[in-house]
Amino acid sequence: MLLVVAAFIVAFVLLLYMISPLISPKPLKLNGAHVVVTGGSSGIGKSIAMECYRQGAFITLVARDEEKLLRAKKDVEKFAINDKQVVLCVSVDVSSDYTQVENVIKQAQEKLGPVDMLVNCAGTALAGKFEEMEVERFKELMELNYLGSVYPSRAVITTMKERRMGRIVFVSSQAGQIGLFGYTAYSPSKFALRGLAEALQMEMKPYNIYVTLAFPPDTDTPLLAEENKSKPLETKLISETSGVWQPDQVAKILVKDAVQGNFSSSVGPDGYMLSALTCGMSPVTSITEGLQQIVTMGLFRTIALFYLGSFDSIVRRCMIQREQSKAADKNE
Ligand SMILES: NC(=O)C1=CN([C@@H]2O[C@H](COP(=O)(O)OP(=O)(O)OC[C@H]3O[C@@H](n4cnc5c(N)ncnc54)[C@H](OP(=O)(O)O)[C@@H]3O)[C@@H](O)[C@H]2O)C=CC1
Ligand SMILES: CCCCCCCCCCCCCCCC(=O)[C@@H](N)CO
Repeated sequence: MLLVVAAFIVAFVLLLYMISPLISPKPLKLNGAHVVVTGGSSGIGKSIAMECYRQGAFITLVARDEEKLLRAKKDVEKFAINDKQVVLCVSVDVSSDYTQVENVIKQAQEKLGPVDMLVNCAGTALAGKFEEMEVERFKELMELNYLGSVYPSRAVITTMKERRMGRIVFVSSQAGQIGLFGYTAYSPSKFALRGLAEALQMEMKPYNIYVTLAFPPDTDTPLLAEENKSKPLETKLISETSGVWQPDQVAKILVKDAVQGNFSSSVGPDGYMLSALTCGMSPVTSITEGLQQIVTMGLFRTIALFYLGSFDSIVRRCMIQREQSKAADKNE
């Protein structure tokens, strides 16, 4: 008898342990909320600002170029749903000096109230072969993509903790889930965000602050156009696997996930598989998500082996082609 009771207690405690991380957070109300978007003057960031504005938020756009900021402000304002809404522009480099970042966030909070949601979207990409990439670039990408997300987050977190509410979004990339040919400098700067997001989420959960880590695929923005000018053929062919998406599609999904407090945010079927496969020890935010990961992991790993095989064969084919054209050039 005693044994049965003990077994029940143990089973109950185990169940509690399994269920407790699965309790979904309460959604954030965007109507009237203050959303800060770094990198909000272009591409994905601008679409995120538009999407939040469309849902009634007050927006602070953060980027360096003031003219671009003003143009983006006009574009965002088209999506107003009431006449109280405001778009504020702040020009600052998010990656160079923490005190500067802290000051502009303070100013934004004085004007539009405490930050309810911070979206760290300022970032850049560079593709190229490891040995051809200037060593300085490794540092630059780490500074902008990683430290440029640490600084704004650090500047908003104290107030969020005091208010016991908030959302912090990090915009990583599918190239932050898998290391790809041509992204030896870029991928690590996006992988770093995952470590930050996981550690920060564990610290912030008791304060009702939820972290979202977004993994967009190739998205049709000025950055992608710029990157494509010098992208190795291998990188282009491999990235094509998950297609090119529109910034407003990516923004809609990201904002929905952030509002719900989901830890991971992915786009498209490849994005979904990649996130389930690489979930590791990252937090779960719903029972369905946890169950899906458990059930699909083996299957997705099997599919992944085929993908990896095809990526290897792309790399091999490109190498052979290059050598052949080099040999042909010599013979001429
Ligand atoms: N496009 C894509 O295919 C994908 C993009 N991503 C990621 O999404 C994010 C946005 O990309 P995307 O919209 O394409 O890029 P864009 O180049 O279109 O926009 C980048 C934004 O960041 C701002 N920014 C750049 N550097 C700084 C800085 N030092 N300080 C403050 N703001 C800065 C830019 O303004 P300004 O230059 O005036 O400062 C601009 O507003 C990046 O982090 C990127 O890595 C992820 C996956 C795919
Ligand atoms: C079950 C396993 C499924 C595996 C699917 C694998 C798909 C890999 C595609 C990688 C695409 C990388 C896009 C990078 C975008 C980016 O960050 C830059 N464009 C920034 O400008």
